[in-house]
This record gives sequence, C-alpha cells and structure tokens, in this order.
Amino acid sequence: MPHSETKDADIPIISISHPTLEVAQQVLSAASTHGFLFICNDGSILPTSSINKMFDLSARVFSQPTIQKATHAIHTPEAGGLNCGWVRMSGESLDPSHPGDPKEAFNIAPPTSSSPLQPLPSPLSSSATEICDFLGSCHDLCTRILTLLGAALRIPEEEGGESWFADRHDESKGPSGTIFRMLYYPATTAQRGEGEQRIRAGAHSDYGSITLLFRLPGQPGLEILKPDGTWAPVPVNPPSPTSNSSSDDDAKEMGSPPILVNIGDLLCFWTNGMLKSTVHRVTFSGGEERYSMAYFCHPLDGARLEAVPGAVIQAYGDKGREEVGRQRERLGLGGGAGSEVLTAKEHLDRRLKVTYGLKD
Ligand SMILES: O=C(O)CCC(=O)C(=O)O
Ligand SMILES: [Fe+2]
Repeated sequence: MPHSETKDADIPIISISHPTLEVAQQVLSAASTHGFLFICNDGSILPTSSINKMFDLSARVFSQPTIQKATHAIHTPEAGGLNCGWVRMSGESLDPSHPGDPKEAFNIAPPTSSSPLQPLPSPLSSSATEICDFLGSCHDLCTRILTLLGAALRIPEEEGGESWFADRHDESKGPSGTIFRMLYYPATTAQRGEGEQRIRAGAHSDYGSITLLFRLPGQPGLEILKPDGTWAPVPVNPPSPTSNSSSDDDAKEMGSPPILVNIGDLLCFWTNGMLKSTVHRVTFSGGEERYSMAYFCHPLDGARLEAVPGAVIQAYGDKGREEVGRQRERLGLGGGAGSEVLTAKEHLDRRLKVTYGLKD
C-alpha cells in the first residue's frame, strides 16, 4: 500500500458520558488494539474554555525572555525539584538516539496534601487556582477511564474490582509521578522533504499509566507507529463517526476536539502486554510553531508493576509476555517479562534519567 504512511490513524472515538459495561469494553478494545483512543468532549468533562485558557497561559509563558524562564529551570529547587519547571530548547531527548528535541516544556506537578503547588513564574503564578482546577479535572477524567478499564478487565471484587487502577491513582493517599506539561515547538525554517525528516519529539512511549493529550486545530505533527512499521498521523479533529468529512478543516464547526488518550508503559506492564503502550513521535509537519499540552497520569510511587488479577488477563495468558519482554528491552529495563517487579517510582526514575541525561 504505497500511501499507507500518510493515512490517518484509525483511532476510535468513544463517549463515556454513560459508562456502561459496553462502553468499558470499547475502551478496553481501543486500548489493547491501538493504545490510543479519543474521548468525546461535550464540555462537561473539560470545558473548551478551560483548555483554551491553559493554551493561552502556555503561549504567554513560552514568550517570556529566556532569562526569566531560566529562573524556574527544570529540577532546580526554585522550580519545585525533580521534573518540575522549564525545559530549555533541546533540553531533553524522548528518543536518546535523536538527541535534543527542538522544543521547550514547562512541567507542573499537581499539589497534594503533603506538598503545596510548586513555585510558578509569571504569568502562571496569577492563574494558580485555574491551573490546579484544570489538573484536578484531568485527574478526574483519568480516574473515569481507569475505572472503565478495571470494569472491562473484570478484576474480582475482593481484589479491588473496577477500582483496582483508580485506587492506585488516588492522589489523597500519597505522592505520585503525575505531571502536566505545556509544550512549545518553535517555528522552523526546515522544509518538508529536505534531507532527513525533522523530528520535533523523538519516538517514544509514555512512561505513566495514561496520558491526556491536548492539541490545537491546524497544528498537526503527532504520529503513531503501526504494527507494520509505518507511521500514521493522528488528526486533531478526527471525522466524527456519523460524518465522512475530514479532520482539522472542520475544527470550528465541530467545537471542542475530542480528547486524545494514550496508554502508557505501566498499563502495558500491569496487563502482561494486553494494553498497548504505542510508540509515537512529533514530526515538524509544515514547520509552523506548535503548542500542545499533556497530562501524564502516574500511579502512587509505591504501586507495584505486576499483573492485575482477574479472568481477562488470566485468559490472555502468556500471549503478551513477549511484548512485555520487548518493551522492557526497549526501555533499558533488561530481562524478559518475568524479571524483577518494579515500583512505579523506580520505573519513572529510570526513564527520567535517560530522557534528561541525568547522572546518579
Ligand atoms: O506534542 C505532542 O503532540 C505529543 C507529545 C508527546 O508525545 C509527549 O510529550 O510525550
Ligand atoms: Fe508521548
């Protein structure tokens, strides 16, 4: 199929406003086939106005002079410590074989009962309440999706039932690696087709449980790796199931784009590879500037990465063990699927070290 690499990824759009078992099964099916799904956003989940407000703040923070952004440089005490604060241009590599992603980022950790909100620079500081509310809504949505996955996996009641995942993401119970990122990919003068295709965010899978991804109409670039080894673009506004008009052109008529959800490494480990932590990347597309935002939902630090109990994963059996083995190899975790059980924090620390090139 000569054009397969330019055909949009066929990611299902699911409404979860009436969370029945059938909806849960749709979510599980998308998560175990594509590793990506779209959730309809009718505005009750995350109002468009709140999403736009965050994009506004993001544009304003990245337009500050470098010297000002550097006052909250990533990992510094001034920014709130490890994985909090501003990442300079080319300051990280999501694919270490392509060093230095041409992007900036600003990381914000949700406050918890034991740790207050990190210090924020202007203009974020004056919108701290709205930022915290937004992060809270993102977490609520993640909890709803995790509960649907728990239901579809038929985790026995005595083991925690449908709340098995959600309980392990209960922010009131302790610290986690959850992080919200504003991302900015500055305009580039490189032309499409010139030499090696420019990569804005190297090929990677996400480190946490699930990621909510927010993008803007007219700012493409995200691609997922398909099982046949080709890359498929992920539209910002996918055609709705009832229309066959396509994507970003109709952004205005369609209102709020659906929210893109991405399965991360931990759900892959937890389900013996049944749920797919799909590799993705951002290419430079037309070279225009691009903003995106990601809510990386992580479990509590001490959560153990071992198979979830229940009939579905048991029936899935060893089918995914090779896949988990390959993932562990790819992530530099060594060994096969049966190797040591890591905690969520151990896994995250290893991935952050590689991404930022941190020393012990
Ligand atoms: O900018 C995007 O669309 C995706 C970024 C991404 O995949 C990531 O930061 O993990
Ligand atoms: Fe990602």
